[in-house]
Amino acid sequence: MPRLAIAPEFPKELESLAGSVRRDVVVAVRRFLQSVTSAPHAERVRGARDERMATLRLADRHRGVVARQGDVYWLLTVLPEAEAWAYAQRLRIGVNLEIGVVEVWDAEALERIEPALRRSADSTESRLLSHVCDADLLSVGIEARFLPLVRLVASEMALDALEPLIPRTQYLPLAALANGGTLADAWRELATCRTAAVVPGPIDAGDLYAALRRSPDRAVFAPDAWELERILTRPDWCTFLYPQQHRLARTDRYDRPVLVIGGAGTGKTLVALHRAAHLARQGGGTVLLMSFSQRLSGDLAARLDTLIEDEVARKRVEVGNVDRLAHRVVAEAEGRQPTLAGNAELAELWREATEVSGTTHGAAFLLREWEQVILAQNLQTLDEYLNSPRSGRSIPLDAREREAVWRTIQHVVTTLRETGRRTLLQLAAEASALLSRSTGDLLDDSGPGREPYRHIVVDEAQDLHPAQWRLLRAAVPRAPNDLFIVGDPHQRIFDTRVTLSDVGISAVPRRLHVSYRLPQEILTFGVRLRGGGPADGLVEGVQEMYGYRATRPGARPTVRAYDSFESELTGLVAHVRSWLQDGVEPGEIAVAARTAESVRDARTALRTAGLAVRVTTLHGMKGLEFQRVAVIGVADGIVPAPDALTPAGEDPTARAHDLQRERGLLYVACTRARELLYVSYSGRASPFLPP
Ligand SMILES: Nc1ncnc2c1ncn2[C@@H]1O[C@H](COP(=O)(O)OP(=O)(O)OP(=O)(O)O)[C@@H](O)[C@H]1O
Repeated sequence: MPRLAIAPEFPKELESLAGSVRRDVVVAVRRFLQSVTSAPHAERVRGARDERMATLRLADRHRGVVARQGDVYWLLTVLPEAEAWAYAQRLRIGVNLEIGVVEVWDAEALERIEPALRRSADSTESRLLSHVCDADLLSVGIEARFLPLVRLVASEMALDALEPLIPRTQYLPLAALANGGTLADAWRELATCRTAAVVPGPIDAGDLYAALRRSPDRAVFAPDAWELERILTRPDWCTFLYPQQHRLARTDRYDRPVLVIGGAGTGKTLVALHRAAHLARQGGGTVLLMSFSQRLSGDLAARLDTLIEDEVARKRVEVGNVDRLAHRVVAEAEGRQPTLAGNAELAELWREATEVSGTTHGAAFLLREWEQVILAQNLQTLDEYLNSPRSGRSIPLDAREREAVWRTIQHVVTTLRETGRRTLLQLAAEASALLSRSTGDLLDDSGPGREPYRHIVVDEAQDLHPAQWRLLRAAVPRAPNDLFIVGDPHQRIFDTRVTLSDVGISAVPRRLHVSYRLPQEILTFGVRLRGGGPADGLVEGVQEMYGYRATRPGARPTVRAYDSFESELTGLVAHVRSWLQDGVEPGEIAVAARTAESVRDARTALRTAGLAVRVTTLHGMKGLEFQRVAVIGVADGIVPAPDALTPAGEDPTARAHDLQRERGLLYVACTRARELLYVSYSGRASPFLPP
């Protein structure tokens, strides 16, 4: 029986074939895998640049292109006959000698570009990589056969021209060296393509099987017909992981919590899903996979159902959100459902409290003080409050003022307690207190209030409050693989700033740099809009967007100005209609606006025009993804929303944080678009829009 690996292009090409051809191809591949009589056999390719290339006749006038070595077959794609032969002739495959992954490149295209490189090299003495000797190039995995070509590279432009033609594992270290980086920098770039250690032992350039197993983004083995069916029919994200994603998700043991930070579309959610699945398959105990809201955790649960087909393993993962967890812990301990205080009720309480205590500070100030100083540090007494830092708060309070503020806040807390109501953050604080009290070993699952999670995986971590982090810390025992956290401080849309080490989670940071969702143009637009600058939270200090990049070019975002909101809506309707006429599915289009009124108006305008697409607030876009996105009403006076900003004179730090949060919100909405982004405004543009 052959050992058959499938490349990610194969299921994609398969999907584009006509139904009857597709069926024949699947049957033929299955026959090939099972080596039954009448199974297709590998046919040599005359004129091939790599003698390991072959084709398989898979259907009428369609052939699969395979690379083979002994009984190992790597099925690269399926194409109409003539194209398949030509494609097979062009390719070469190799094994990266430093990290052992498989490399494939279009040798014919390289032959074609060589004269042009030579001509441009002849016109100058300088060479981009003349400062690096051959031995050093080899030491960062550059193939000996590429050296003559590398020596012809005279400019950055020439290197850019090579980028799509040589394997990424060759390009990345070369680009690092060309940019003045050291060998260590080049090696670091190469190491981003290394996967979790699936094949022990030294690298053997002649061992295609081992190289394919080290390349989960390029090849997945189908040991039997059932697995083959899964590879051919499931979404690609279930099967093929990029090297960094693979390493993060599939490492068997982390001794400390892990924090994965990455920009929009770098695959954080995907890594969280695969991590949860990996832990579930290991079978060490219950996994809690969490996202920020009920809606997002609903999405995660649905995707997990697709990812984990083994019912026993699937049952080991519970999908939830932190509020639900808090609710359950408190409900179990108290024997009844806790009652939450409503927003209107709370606003009234704060108003009443300020009147009673006579403090000069307004309700918004007091609420922030409660949530960001008192609940954030879990302060229980006036004494603790008097002696605690108030980081992030720019208005100083002397001891007398602190006492007054404490009294006012206690008025609210006491009233809530007396009426048996709580806020969500209070609930989280109480739940973590309950768990901490009753824990010893949470795996010993008897006893009230205990959460027997063995692993917790957290998505959208940037918006969790310290009280919620404490709850998560208390809900899982300190043991290897306890907490796996993914987030992006630049996408924070709520007012929480946590350094994980301050809440007892000393996490090892890891980074994802490549956005697989965004084309370069939308990514650049987003980075400029977000300010590109640092964001704090999750880790100590600040996070830069440095090194965040895309893998493909695309269309530049359209920014349109209108005279009035009515004409803006007319423009929106025209745009959405043209997208639908382009053949985009309605579910792949989203429209977002900052205010509920604009959302309502846009919804009405689109509905009246008979266009059924999703319309939501900027907040509602969190964690989602669409082919095309329209963000409307991005005007001065609307984004940032004036009523979401602390008045300038009241608290400058709070205002700066509000502005950053509003920027983050717009950034989140704009980075949901996989293909096209359309932004509009009427009147003056929002100050956040790049000039
Ligand atoms: N291994 C992969 N296979 C297929 N598609 C991938 C892979 N990794 C990333 N992608 C693409 O990138 C998109 C973004 O992935 P994901 O939603 O996990 O990113 P994210 O970092 O959580 O994004 P955000 O923070 O912006 O919500 C996916 O929907 C998919 O289109």
